[in-house]
Amino acid sequence: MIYTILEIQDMLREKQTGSRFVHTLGVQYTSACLAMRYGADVEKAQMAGLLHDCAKHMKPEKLLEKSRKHHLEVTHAQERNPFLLHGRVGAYVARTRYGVTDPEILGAVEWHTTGKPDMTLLEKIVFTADYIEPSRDKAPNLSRLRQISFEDLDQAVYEILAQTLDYLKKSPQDIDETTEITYSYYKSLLKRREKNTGE
Ligand SMILES: Nc1ncnc2c1ncn2[C@@H]1O[C@H](COP(=O)(O)OP(=O)(O)O)[C@@H](O)[C@H]1O
Repeated sequence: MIYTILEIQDMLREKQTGSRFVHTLGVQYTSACLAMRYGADVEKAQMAGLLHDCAKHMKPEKLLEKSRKHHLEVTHAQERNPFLLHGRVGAYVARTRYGVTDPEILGAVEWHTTGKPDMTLLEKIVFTADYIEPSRDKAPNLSRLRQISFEDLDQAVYEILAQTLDYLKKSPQDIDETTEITYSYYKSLLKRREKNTGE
């Protein structure tokens, strides 16, 4: 790692508005707590949580331009709704600007918005922390979801995906299908698990 967590915090403070920066720190610390609970690397979780929105301040045109320039994949949904690219461009910026080479951290930054099937532990941690961190207050059943996140991470991931898709129902044209695919994946995973353990 070229920079320490404190140094990256200072760099991001310059780029992000007050509430965005509070959210960033919330995701950093919540990722650390989940890492402690599930036995992931706490330092990596903090770094991934801290950097998850490092490209969020970029305008849609800039996200598209950077993606094209650096040959990052752009799906149809992302072309229609370039905000969805902030994870992928974020992973690129984390590598080139903030000197992160660890693929686990980069993956957690890349997939934090849509999730993806069969996420790594760190990816699930940042995906969940983004939704439950202390300054979030819009999602329904947040206190229950926060509790579940510390009891059963796959269940939490599934419920977050379900709530996100339900919220996006009103503007279906904006949905990135990766979230739908991920939702189906975790739904079957939980069903299989239930069958095997009789839970
Ligand atoms: N598959 C999707 N398609 C379109 N929008 C999505 C999708 N998944 C999440 N969103 C929207 O993205 C927003 C959250 O963005 P996210 O990257 O998770 O958080 P942040 O960048 O603020 O930390 C929410 O408004 C949510 O509705």
